[in-house]
Amino acid sequence: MPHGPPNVVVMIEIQGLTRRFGDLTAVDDVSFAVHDGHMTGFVGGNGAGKTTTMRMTMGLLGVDAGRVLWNGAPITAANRQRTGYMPEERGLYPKQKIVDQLVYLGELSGMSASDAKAAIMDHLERFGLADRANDRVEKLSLGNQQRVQIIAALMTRPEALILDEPFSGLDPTAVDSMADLLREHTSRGIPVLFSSHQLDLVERLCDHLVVLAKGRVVADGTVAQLRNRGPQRYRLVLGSDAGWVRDVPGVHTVDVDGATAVLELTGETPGADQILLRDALSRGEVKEFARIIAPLSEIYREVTA
Ligand SMILES: Nc1ncnc2c1ncn2[C@@H]1O[C@H](COP(=O)(O)OP(=O)(O)OP(=O)(O)O)[C@@H](O)[C@H]1O
Repeated sequence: MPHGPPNVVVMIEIQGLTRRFGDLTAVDDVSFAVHDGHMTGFVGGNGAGKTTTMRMTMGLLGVDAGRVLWNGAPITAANRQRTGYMPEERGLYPKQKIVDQLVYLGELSGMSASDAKAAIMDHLERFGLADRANDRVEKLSLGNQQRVQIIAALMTRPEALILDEPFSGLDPTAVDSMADLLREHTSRGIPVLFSSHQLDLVERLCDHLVVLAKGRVVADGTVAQLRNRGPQRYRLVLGSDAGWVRDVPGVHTVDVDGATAVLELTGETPGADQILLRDALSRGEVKEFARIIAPLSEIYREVTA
C-alpha cells in the first residue's frame, strides 16, 4: 500500500537555471516543467548537467541564475522537505542496521518512529528485503543497497520525487517493483523526475522527456512529440520491384531493396502517402505500408548530435 497523502497536486517549474564551475557552464539556462501526475525522464550523456540541475532544484547547490517554482510560487525549504530526493552519491552508513537507518531518516523528515517503521516494512516487503531488515547495510549487495536508498526517498510521504539514476544497478525484478511504486505516486498526482541512461526504460515509463546536452535542453515533450519532430518514415513492401518509388513526388527514398522500400515523406506534397499507396496498388500487390516507429535511442541520437 502506498504511503502518502491522497491526490496531491504539485507542479515543479524550473526556469532558466544556470550554474557555472569556473569556465564551464555546466547548466545553461535550463527550463522545463515536471507536471503533476507525470513521470518525466531526464536524459543526457555523461556530464550533460542532470545531477547539477537536480541538486539546484533541491537547494543543495547555489544557482548563478534562474529559479524553481512549486505550484507557481518560489520553492521553499518546506516544499523541499516534502520532496523525496535520491542523490547520485549514495549515503548509507554501512555499519547500521537497515531498519534503524531508515527509521532515523524517516524521523529526520518528520515521521513518527512507528509510522516510519510501518512504511519501511511495507517497502522492504515490496522489494523482497523484509527478511533483511535487521542486517547491517554493508552485508547487502550493491543492488540491494540501492533498493534501501530508494526506500529512503519513497517512505517519507513525498509530494514530489526527484531521483538521480534510481534504476541503475537494479535487477529486472527490482526495476519492475520500482516502476510500480513510481506509477503509484504519479497516479496520486505526484510529479516524478528521474534521470537515467536506460532509454528503453525511459521510453516504457515516461509520459514526458527532457533531453539535456552540454548543459542545455535540446528536447522537451512527450515521446510521440519528439518522434513527430523529424520526417515520418514508412516501409513499403510490394509483390514486385519497388524501384519506381524514387520518382514519386514528395517522397524521399531512404533505401530500396528489391520489393521493399524505406521512405520519408518530405512534407512538400500534401497527401503524398495516399498518392504513393494508390500508385502502388495500381501496380500490383501491396504487402505492407506502415509507419516505422523510431526507438527512443534513435531520437536521442538525433537530438543530441
Ligand atoms: N562541484 C563541481 N565542481 C566542478 N565541476 C563540476 C561540479 N559538479 C559538476 N561539475 C561538472 O559539471 C558538468 C555536469 O555534471 P553533472 O554531474 O551535472 O552531469 P550529469 O548529466 O549528471 O552526468 P552523469 O550522467 O555522468 O551523471 C560536468 O562537466 C561535471 O564535471
